[in-house]
Amino acid sequence: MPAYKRILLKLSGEALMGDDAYGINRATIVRMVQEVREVTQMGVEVAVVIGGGNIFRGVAGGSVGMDRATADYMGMLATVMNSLALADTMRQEGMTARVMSAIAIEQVVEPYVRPKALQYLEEGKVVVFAAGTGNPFFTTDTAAALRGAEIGAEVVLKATKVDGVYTADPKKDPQAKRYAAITFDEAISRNLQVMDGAAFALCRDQKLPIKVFSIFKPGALKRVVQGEDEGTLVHV
Ligand SMILES: Nc1ncnc2c1ncn2[C@@H]1O[C@H](COP(=O)(O)OP(=O)(O)O)[C@@H](O)[C@H]1O
Ligand SMILES: O=c1ccn([C@@H]2O[C@H](COP(=O)(O)OP(=O)(O)O)[C@@H](O)[C@H]2O)c(=O)[nH]1
Repeated sequence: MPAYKRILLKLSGEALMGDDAYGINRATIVRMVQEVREVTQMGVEVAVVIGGGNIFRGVAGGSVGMDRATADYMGMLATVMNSLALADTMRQEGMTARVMSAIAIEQVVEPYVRPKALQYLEEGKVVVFAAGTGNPFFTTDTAAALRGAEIGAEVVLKATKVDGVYTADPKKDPQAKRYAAITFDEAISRNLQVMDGAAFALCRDQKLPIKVFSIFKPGALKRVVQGEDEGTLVHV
């Protein structure tokens, strides 16, 4: 039995590179989609927000000295590309997905319209929210928190490069220990930077829990959805 009826899944854009230097690694995206499919087959309604670090990092060199807002719009466009790739891979794997963009690009992707998104979810379609929040100075983590709150998701699942929230950045501090659970206030006061402050604050205010877990660990998503001990739960 799944522990949740509706989830907002945040997938790291950077993780899409797999072992490549940038872009979308085919085997990686297929594996991610197959894991999402397992969860939809359990009857869980799934909305997805995907980052853009895999593409944007590839062009970031050219963005040095660039106006921040312009660079951020490029980042948002990168998430649109990832969203289209993700939805198309879902189609190839026999799922039905719809991409909705926070920025109007009408020939390419339909705009985000909340009631329509809710309808798709009720129909069992996977909804991929593209272009983040549509605003510069934000991240796709904040988009995940925002859309998660809007669609009434029970939890935001952050699938990332680390397998949970640690006492310090585990990539820099080998002594860092993983929390099984932590409150929002504690995570904020300890300045644990696994998600940005805006995303954290929004989830805390809306009492929307976040589960942080590894995107690389096979079966982790399913375990999280089944309510098993996996990753770190951030709660009120
Ligand atoms: N206290 C912490 N616990 C876990 N990860 C942390 C912590 N502090 C910093 N990090 C870093 O946060 C990164 C994950 O966040 P982020 O850059 O938002 O990834 P993405 O958006 O690609 O999923 C990890 O790679 C990790 O190195
Ligand atoms: O609401 C948003 C979401 C994203 N971005 C931009 O898009 C980039 C890609 O998203 P993110 O870094 O969150 O992706 P990930 O780390 O998951 O690869 C960000 O760095 C921002 O520049 C933005 O400006 N507003």
